[in-house]
Amino acid sequence: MRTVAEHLAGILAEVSVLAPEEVALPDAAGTVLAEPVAAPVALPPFDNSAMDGYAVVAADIAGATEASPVALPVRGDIAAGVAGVAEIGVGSAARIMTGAPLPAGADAVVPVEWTDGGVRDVRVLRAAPPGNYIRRSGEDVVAGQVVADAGTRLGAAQIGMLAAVGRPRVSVRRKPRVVVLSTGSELREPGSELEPGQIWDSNSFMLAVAVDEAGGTGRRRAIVADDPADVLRTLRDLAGSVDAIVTTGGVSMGARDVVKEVLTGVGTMAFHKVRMRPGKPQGFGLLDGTPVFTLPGNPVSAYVSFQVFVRPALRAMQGLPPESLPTVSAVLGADVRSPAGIRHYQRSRLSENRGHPTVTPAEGQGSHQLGSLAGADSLIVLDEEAEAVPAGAHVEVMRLPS
Ligand SMILES: Nc1nc2c(c(=O)[nH]1)N[C@H]1C(S)=C(S)[C@@H](COP(=O)(O)OP(=O)(O)OC[C@H]3O[C@@H](n4cnc5c(N)ncnc54)[C@H](O)[C@@H]3O)O[C@H]1N2
Ligand code: MOO
Repeated sequence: MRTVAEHLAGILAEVSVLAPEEVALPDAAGTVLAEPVAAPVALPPFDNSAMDGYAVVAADIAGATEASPVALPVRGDIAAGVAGVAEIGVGSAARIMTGAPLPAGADAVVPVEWTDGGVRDVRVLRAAPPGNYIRRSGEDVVAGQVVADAGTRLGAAQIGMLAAVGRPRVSVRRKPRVVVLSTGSELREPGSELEPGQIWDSNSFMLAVAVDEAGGTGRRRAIVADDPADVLRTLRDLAGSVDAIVTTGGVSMGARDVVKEVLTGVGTMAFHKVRMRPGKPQGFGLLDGTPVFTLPGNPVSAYVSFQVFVRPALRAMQGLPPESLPTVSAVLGADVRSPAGIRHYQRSRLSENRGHPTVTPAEGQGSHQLGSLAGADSLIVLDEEAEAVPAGAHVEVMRLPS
């Protein structure tokens, strides 16, 4: 038997980071940057107005009040993106719009609300200090500054930043393309009639979404029956054309556990019992260079195995730290028990109790009980040493994606 840490280390030793590819910016969403990106110019590139109003010389309006406004001639308009008044002199103003370049000579902007809104002449009703409502060149990003490092996952804000520094294309590691397939002759497509002994396939639907949640692209493949030749042919056909394959079922001790039967010794495939619950029977290896994760068939075992082993591996393939889901420390809301020597993942729900996270284990902890997983928002992680943990103790809790 292997520990969870040993099995994960074995997997991570075999998976490789994907090669970088250059993609157009819109196609980079959700990928991971493979190069540091620096700003070729400062942002903002020029001093500009933060308000619609008037560019003025602060000293000219130092005495302005509602009772005693200061009148200034307006030299013209400056709109964002349009060449307008380039310069104002002492004793004059220019009407300016938000984002428009500050004219030379001006050192403050008064918003239109502080004036009478005049077009030829403006009466300023309030004084403004030098620098008022001016956005200085470089106060967001200085020229040459790295705005996104290699290893950054590109979400909306990061893609916006790359566009703001003028990048049309970037070098990224793509989302790993993962095919998920369920094995089992008892499985039927949801929507079809069930004969006695049959069930609807849930694992492949569930794990294809888990792949997406982990930053990959999950694609479900039709159910494969427990036929050794079919299973091997299907996997061989897929290997080499995708970044990873995830299967469920057929890896324990049954007379028809065909995944284990046909893959043992193929490529680098190897099967192990791992000291964890749920998720004891595990297989992993490279088939024609493609990582293949053979997870147990019980739905909760498959789900937990995915989060503990597949998610970190998919992250490693993108050049990210090979982490599982984030954890928090929480106060146990009930006594829990765990078998000695086994890492136990218990479905649970987190709540706040006077500002402290509290965690309550779910009723059903059987590895077939998908209902309690679907109702859970977290997994209590009870380490190998834990046996009886009383209510009130602090435990580590893995937050499930929401
Ligand atoms: N004698 C032993 N029996 C079992 C052991 C053991 O050590 N000795 N381990 C148990 C544990 S723990 C697990 S986990 C399961 C894993 O079994 P398999 O990976 O071989 O999976 P199957 O036998 O194919 O299926 C198990 C269970 O899950 C249901 N299933 C499978 N695929 C799906 C799917 N896609 N959607 C929904 N449900 C699925 C299947 O019908 C079975 O009920 O083995 C134990 N046995
Ligand atoms: O490993 Mo099994 O997952 O405990 O039911």
